[in-house]
Amino acid sequence: MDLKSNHCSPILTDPIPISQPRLGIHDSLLPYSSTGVFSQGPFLTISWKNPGLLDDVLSTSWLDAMKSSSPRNISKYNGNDFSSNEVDVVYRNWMLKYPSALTSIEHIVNNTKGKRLALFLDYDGTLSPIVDNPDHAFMSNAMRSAVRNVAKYIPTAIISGRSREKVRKFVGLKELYYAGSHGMDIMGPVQPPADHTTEIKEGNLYQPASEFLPMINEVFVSLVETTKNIKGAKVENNKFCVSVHYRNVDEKSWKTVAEYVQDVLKHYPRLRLTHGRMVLEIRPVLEWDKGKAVEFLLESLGLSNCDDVLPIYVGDDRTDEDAFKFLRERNHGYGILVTPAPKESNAYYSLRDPSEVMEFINSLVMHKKSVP
Ligand SMILES: O=P(O)(O)OC[C@H]1O[C@H](O[C@H]2O[C@H](CO)[C@@H](O)[C@H](O)[C@H]2O)[C@H](O)[C@@H](O)[C@@H]1O
Repeated sequence: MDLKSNHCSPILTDPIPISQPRLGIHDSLLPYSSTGVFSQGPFLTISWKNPGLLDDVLSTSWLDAMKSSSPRNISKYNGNDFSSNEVDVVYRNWMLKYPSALTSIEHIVNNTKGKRLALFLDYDGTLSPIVDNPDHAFMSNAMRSAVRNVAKYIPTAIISGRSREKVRKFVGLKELYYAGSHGMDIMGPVQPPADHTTEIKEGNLYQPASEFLPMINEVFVSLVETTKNIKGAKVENNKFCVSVHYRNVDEKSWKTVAEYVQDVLKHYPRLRLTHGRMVLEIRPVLEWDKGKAVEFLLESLGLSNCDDVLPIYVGDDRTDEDAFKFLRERNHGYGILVTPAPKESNAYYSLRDPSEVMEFINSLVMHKKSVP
């Protein structure tokens, strides 16, 4: 499988117009200038991220990006401010474009007729609620049992920004496939099991960014050191990427966090910066993301045929947009955005929060039970 030649565009687009100001960003923080391509493993050709494109953090003001990444800002949409009474109206209007996956369940399952489903789930903000301490982002037992149930009927994978080991520990289910580090660490199947009721044997490990491991570790150590005096800052080692959390940092010090990250990154032109929910994420400049991980897993599971497979991807964050985009560009399956606030997305449907995600998963199970 040569991902470059597939239907999925190799170019990561930036939702923020490039004409927006880039405040004081050192040139060396721009994506790596090599146009080189390297191959790894029997299937994949991976290219470096296109040097002409900018990451979201680099293409807008640091502080604006940091502020807008907060789900607390639910009163802002398309640059307008809304009172809390108006928020609900705005959300309901927004749902005309991104209907609820719950109220659309009939439509979704009708489209699955004669097709096999594949389910991809993000972790933080999708299966577990967003909490202040990333080490305490536990999913509920009810959610765990919903996910366990659905995996009996539908091949199910977790695709997370966290390290694969960590997210697997949080989820605690052997019946699933796991991709960590935004898809850069995938445990693919040895052979897809005949049914999905059995424990999945640890299969082929796919780590397209393995050569970056020492560099990521260096950056992790360096950022732990430089941010240690910023109250509330937390640096998380996600194996092939590093997360710098500022959720618990006083807003007055957000700029300092951004500057420290920028200072460290100046020394690593082969790393790039993206932005999650109150987190700055440092990762290799590879053209590899959650969309590519979905494609890889569909291929390894023997589910890449668009005619008889319907993938569903549920996620809440900007990094999940890569997966939504992959599905939309292939006109294949559905992206479902989890958000309590209106935002533009490549998803087709929406859900408000993890409790609605659980309801949706349970509805899929009910459907599978009634129509085997
Ligand atoms: O791809 P995901 O599974 O959604 O992981 C993305 C990041 O999630 C975690 O951070 C986010 O959730 C935390 C716990 O609720 C929250 O405190 C933080 O503000 C959020 O950004 C995780 O800690 C990161 O490493 C992941 O990259």
